[in-house]
Order: sequence, then C-alpha cells, then structure tokens
Amino acid sequence: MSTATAAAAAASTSLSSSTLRRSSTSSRILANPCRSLSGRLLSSSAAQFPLGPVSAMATSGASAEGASRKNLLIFDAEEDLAASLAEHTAGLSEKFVAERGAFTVVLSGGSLIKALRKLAEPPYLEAVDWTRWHVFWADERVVPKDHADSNYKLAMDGFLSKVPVLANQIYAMNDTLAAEGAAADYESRLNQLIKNGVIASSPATGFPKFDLMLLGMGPDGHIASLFPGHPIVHENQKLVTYVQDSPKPPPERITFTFPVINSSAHIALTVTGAGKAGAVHKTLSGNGRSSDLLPVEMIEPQDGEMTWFTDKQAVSMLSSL
Ligand SMILES: O=C(O)[C@H](O)[C@@H](O)[C@H](O)[C@H](O)COP(=O)(O)O
Repeated sequence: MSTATAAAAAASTSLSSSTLRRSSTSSRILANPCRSLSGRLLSSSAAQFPLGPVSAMATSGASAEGASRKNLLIFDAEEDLAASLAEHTAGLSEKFVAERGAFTVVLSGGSLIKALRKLAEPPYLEAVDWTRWHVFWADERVVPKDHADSNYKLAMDGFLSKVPVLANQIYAMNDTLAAEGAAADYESRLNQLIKNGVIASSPATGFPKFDLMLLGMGPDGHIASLFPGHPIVHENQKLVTYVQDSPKPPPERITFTFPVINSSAHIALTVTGAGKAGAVHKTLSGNGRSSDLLPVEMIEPQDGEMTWFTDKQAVSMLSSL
C-alpha cells in the first residue's frame, strides 16, 4: 500500500465518526475522480476522503440516479494538485465529448488558472479534443477585457491562449456594458446556448447544467463573486447577477448564481494555502447554522459531483486528519 493510500485508508476510518461528516441529505461516495483519457482509474497522489455519510450503495462504487457526491483530495504539493486537476478535467472532457459532443467548462479567477497549467502540456495538449470545448466564466470583473483585473485576460494569458480552443467558443462577458447590463447580456447568451443544446439543462432544477465548474475560494469563504453576507447569495431566479460593492477589488462584478452553480454535473473547487484553513474547517466540520453559512458552505450539487482539490495547509485546521 502506498503512503498516500495508507493515509487515505487510515483517515477514512477515522472519518466515519469525525468532524468531516456533513449534515447533508445526500449519499456520498468515495470516488477517485482521476481517470486516464481512456477512462481507466489511476492512482492519485492525494489522500482522498468521502464527505458525509457513506451508504451501502456508495461503498460498492455504484452511484444513484439523482444523488450528489462530494469528495476531498489533499495533496502534499501544489505540483501534484495541478497534475490531478488536469487529469480530472481531461477525463471529464473525454466523457462529455463522447456522450454529448461538447464539453461546457466554467472558469473563475484567482490562483485556479495557474493550477490548470498542466492541461496545456503533454499529454493533454494533444489528447484533449479542444475543438469541443465551450468556455464560460462563473464570474467576471466589470473591466475591459485587456485590463489587468480581467478574469478573461487572466485565463487567456495563463491557459486559453496555449490550447486550441475555438475563439468563437470562448464566451467572455460583454465589456462594453455596465454591471447590470453585462449580467443580463451574459444570461441571455446562456439561454440561447441552452436552446440550441450547447449547454445542457438540469432535469432536477431546470437551470443550466454545466459539465464542469472550476471554482476557487477566497479566505472569507466566497466563491465566484458570491461574498459572505451579500444578498445576491439568495438569488434564486436569475442565472447571472451582479455586485457593485465587492469586498475584494475591483468592486463591480458579474457572477453565476447558486442555482446555476449547484446544477452543475461536476464542480472542482481548488483551495490552497493556510489563509483558507478557517473557511475550509467551518465548511467541512459542518457546524454552520443555516443563518450564517459561508458561500462555500452553500455549494450543494443537486445532481452532480463535487471534488475539493486542497493542500495540507488548507486543511490544517481539520482535527481528524
Ligand atoms: O474573480 C475572482 O476574484 C474569483 O473568481 C474568485 O472567486 C476567486 O476564485 C477566489 O477569490 C479565489 O482566488 P485565489 O485562489 O486567488 O485565492
């Protein structure tokens, strides 16, 4: 047994009664999300944990229709995290291209983009069917596309310019509009792409069902541009909304809403560094009251799978590890 596997096995045992159990209604399964491009399961360099109660069905490796699953991966080194995130993303790309002829992938800002760097290297650079990718943003800052604060620019410079994604399948925010108009414009473009079948629709929620949503988390527990205590975290009608008073600069942003995030088929949440340990602890110890949930605690896939990609520093406050 490798060190990582042994650590995972030992920790899985302690998790059955540990602080990592979440109070959620969904079944959880331990699923290694790391698949080769041919779908073969690969061993991960991470310690892996299911989150929440593990049902009999789950332990057999089966997954129930309509069930959602959460899994926690912990890496010793950022290099390993990046390798696993690339493999996870490439595996999902292959699966969705085979199943539906397209792969809808959603990016956000921050350190996530650097963590995606290995997708632009062999073997993924050649093996991924980039022409089937449709790229969106979970949130964007309301600045021109060539501004240093733009999430579009960050992703183009750090990732998208290095892979052959088709330019007309990269859906950037309209940067000629103010925040409210830019959010409405992005929503109407999403609706058009749902109508023509590029973006799937969730039978469970009626909201768009993106194949993979790649998110980061701020030290305050925000995801996308959904910040703690901001009223838009409760938006339940719109697909895309906006803020004009973001506590993280710049203040004006557009963002996907929770119903869209939680309708995703897969969510990959990349969280590294000691500065995030408090929010990780609050979320994974599951003690939050419904009145004071951090945005990250409000991620609850309705019919999908969520994988945390973390490092040791980010989980350093979890007492059971
Ligand atoms: O545009 C943004 O500001 C982001 O989309 C935001 O949600 C980001 O992902 C987190 O703040 C994590 O950023 P770091 O990983 O850099 O801490």
